[in-house]
Amino acid sequence: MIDTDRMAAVDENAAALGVPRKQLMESSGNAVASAVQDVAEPDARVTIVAGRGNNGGDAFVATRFLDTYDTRTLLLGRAETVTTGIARENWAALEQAGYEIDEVRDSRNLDLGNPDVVVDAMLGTGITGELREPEATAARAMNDSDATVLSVDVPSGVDADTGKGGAGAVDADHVVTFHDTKPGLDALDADVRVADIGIPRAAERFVGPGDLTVERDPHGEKGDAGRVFVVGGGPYTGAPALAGQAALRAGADLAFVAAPERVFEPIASYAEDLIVQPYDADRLGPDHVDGLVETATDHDDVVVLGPGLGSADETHTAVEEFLRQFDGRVVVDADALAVVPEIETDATLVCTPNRKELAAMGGPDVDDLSEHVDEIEAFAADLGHVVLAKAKDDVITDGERTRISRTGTPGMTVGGTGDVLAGITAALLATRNPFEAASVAPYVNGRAAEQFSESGLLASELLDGIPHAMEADR
Ligand SMILES: NC(=O)C1=CN([C@@H]2O[C@H](COP(=O)(O)OP(=O)(O)OC[C@H]3O[C@@H](n4cnc5c(N)ncnc54)[C@H](O)[C@@H]3O)[C@@H](O)[C@H]2O)[C@H](O)CC1
Ligand SMILES: [K+]
Repeated sequence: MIDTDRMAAVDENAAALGVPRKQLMESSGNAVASAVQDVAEPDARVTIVAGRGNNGGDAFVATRFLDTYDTRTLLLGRAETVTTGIARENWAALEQAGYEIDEVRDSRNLDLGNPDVVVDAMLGTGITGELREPEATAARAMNDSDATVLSVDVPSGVDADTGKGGAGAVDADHVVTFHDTKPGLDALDADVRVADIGIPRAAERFVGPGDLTVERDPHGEKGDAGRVFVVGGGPYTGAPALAGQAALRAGADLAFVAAPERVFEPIASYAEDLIVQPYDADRLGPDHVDGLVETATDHDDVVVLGPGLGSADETHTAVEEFLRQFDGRVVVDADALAVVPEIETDATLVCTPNRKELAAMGGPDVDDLSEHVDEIEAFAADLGHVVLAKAKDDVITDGERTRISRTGTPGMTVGGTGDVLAGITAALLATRNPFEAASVAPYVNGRAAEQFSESGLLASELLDGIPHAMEADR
């Protein structure tokens, strides 16, 4: 099962791996033709009704594979209004090769003929709202005809994610969908087949540019992109400052750092963009927890728990207490990680251990994490939280799904890059689900590093690289 956002991401990842969409369209069209061949007698009349997007493009390709039938292909609209280059190219190929094709410029002139099979390639995943004209008239004609109706990807008018369709949606007998089935096809009273269109497994497995493109709400009010609240510092000062700044660079609206009074000055002096809130102590202890939980809860903050906290007993106890009380979203890093296997929490956690921390938590103790994904996945399933295990190839898993992020440079072994990652993860967690946030963050962090020379990389340099690294088509 795959939803349309993820499908679009995987499609873009495939293109980045060298398998562009036009190639996938060739496979889709071929699969459509095979599905037609399965339901059509050798002398059947086939009418293909194509829309102006890539759903129509799939059908233009299919036309070339249906030479032996009595096939007509109708385009709803003028060829100049076809919305994508690849669909237009496939239409032009039909024109040049002399296929029987027609542009339907006015829905009143639509005539399906008397076909045995109608291919519905009007609209796929690009639909918004109810069918408009001329598609609405064409859908009515298909539903009224005696022909077998075969829909491409999804019956036109039906939302592939929800299965909802307006009254005028196409009532398909058969659906041929691509790569994986879609949530909205489940409840349909149609025969659904899934066609493999040659998307490499790597396009799903490895985080790629397509994963960056999940849209942030463009109308978001200040605050919608999230407040990140870093609970860190004590023995160390740089770590929480890096995490907070990274969160800002990755799109958080505000970043707060709660830190012991003793280290307030240095942390506040690192960056004027950070808001630092001191508590009266040398290090985090149980007394501070109620106040921190209250702040984070009141503001629906995404918390980063761990950077620079140190491993004092009272701090360990405070982290336990924090996770017991808090029920929001938390990125758990560094010394705070050791607490996670010991406690029950209602919070949503993304845990970001390096190799050593993973082993200390009870996960596999291995050098190359990407060779041990099954063990890490099983560990995450046991833990009940998303794990982002950091290494040359980062492994991200929620216990059921696993992805690998391969970006980065050898220079990233320098101190502080993990703190930057924790901040990026928190910012992304404000607008994405935990598994997506944990998958995209190391990809961005690694891409940020790739903009600098490997030798002598500083974690603070990564901060400057983050915004550019988050652009899909840089
Ligand atoms: N990896 C993949 O996802 C692949 C998908 N393929 C096929 O491509 C379509 C999706 O194509 P897209 O161009 O994004 O959208 P559509 O063809 O569905 O439609 C866009 C088109 O429709 C107009 N429109 C939108 N809503 C309405 C409406 N309610 N009424 C009328 N017209 C509407 C809009 O303006 C656009 O012009 C996918 O389903 C697959 O079939 C690839 O071929 C293979 C890879
Ligand atoms: K369709």
